[in-house]
Amino acid sequence: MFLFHRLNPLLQNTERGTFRPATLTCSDVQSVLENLGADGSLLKESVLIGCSEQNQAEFCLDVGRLDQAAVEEMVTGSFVDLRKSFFLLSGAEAPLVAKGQALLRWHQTSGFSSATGQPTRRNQAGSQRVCSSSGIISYPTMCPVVIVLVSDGTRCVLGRQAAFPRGMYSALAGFCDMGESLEEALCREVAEEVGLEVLSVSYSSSQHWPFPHSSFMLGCHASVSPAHTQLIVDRSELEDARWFSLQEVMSALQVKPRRGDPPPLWLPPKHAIAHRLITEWTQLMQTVS
Ligand SMILES: NC(=O)C1=CN([C@@H]2O[C@H](COP(=O)(O)OP(=O)(O)OC[C@H]3O[C@@H](n4cnc5c(N)ncnc54)[C@H](OP(=O)(O)O)[C@@H]3O)[C@@H](O)[C@H]2O)C=CC1
Ligand SMILES: [Mg+2]
Repeated sequence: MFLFHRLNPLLQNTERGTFRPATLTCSDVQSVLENLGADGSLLKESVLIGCSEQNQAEFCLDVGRLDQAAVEEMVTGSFVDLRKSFFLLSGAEAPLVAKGQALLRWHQTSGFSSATGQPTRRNQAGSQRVCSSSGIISYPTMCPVVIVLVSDGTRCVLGRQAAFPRGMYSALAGFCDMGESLEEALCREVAEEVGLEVLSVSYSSSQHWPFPHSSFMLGCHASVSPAHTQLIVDRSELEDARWFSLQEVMSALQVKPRRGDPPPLWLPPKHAIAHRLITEWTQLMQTVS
């Protein structure tokens, strides 16, 4: 079972100095609850998130009602902000942690039916909620977001929002509006955010992303004409957006996250689809040059 405290996952140090999410058995969690004088029925709030390769059911539980420091001491770990966790987790568990947090958040914010205003009850697995008065079933939702790496054939556009960590740039992203196709949303976002006209689009891959409230990220590459590359940056959305050369991007991919002054350019963590798009672009550029 993965534990969260107010939606922050519990991480533990490994012997190799890396981090992994703490995986506790049901009885481990039960003894934590007993030792801290908590009601054992809290366990019933756990949510099914998957099945391991050893055919073990995997659950997550938010123990936000317990004292954070006391839980950390009992299980030898720390509850870490999810965004920070993505820079610390090297293994394949990051998507599972993201899914767990997204489901827990959904339950925490869906206690009342949006149709009737009446309380909702969860099913046993935690995959749906049912309105107590109308029986209407609601399911967790994701908002479609297009994310795109724009290239002019030799360089790519990366942008940063003011809220990003210092020095971090990413691919352009934006929510799809109601009724839009992926391609329409992509062309609109690129035009709005950096003033470029997209000539062609190719789909790469997708991922669930837990921010801001569960996004379904649809990753694409797009090309613009090398004759029309002037950026007009929408400063209300982006603090900055620039063209970066293959060399600059390749160097940034080598940068390891560390404390202190950030390097001039660093990129989203490996688990982020932006990282994948950027890596794919560098591979493509190296094969054509
Ligand atoms: N996994 C990855 O690699 C990356 C993921 N992302 C994710 O993509 C998401 C979208 O990118 P972002 O550039 O912020 O999007 P946008 O460019 O669409 O700008 C965000 C604004 O869009 C409006 N908006 C429209 N629909 C929604 C909705 N369903 N939910 C929230 N806001 C909405 C809001 O404006 P208003 O309040 O004015 O209506 C919001 O402030 C981010 O939340 C980020 O977490 C981004 C980069 C990399
Ligand atoms: Mg955007």
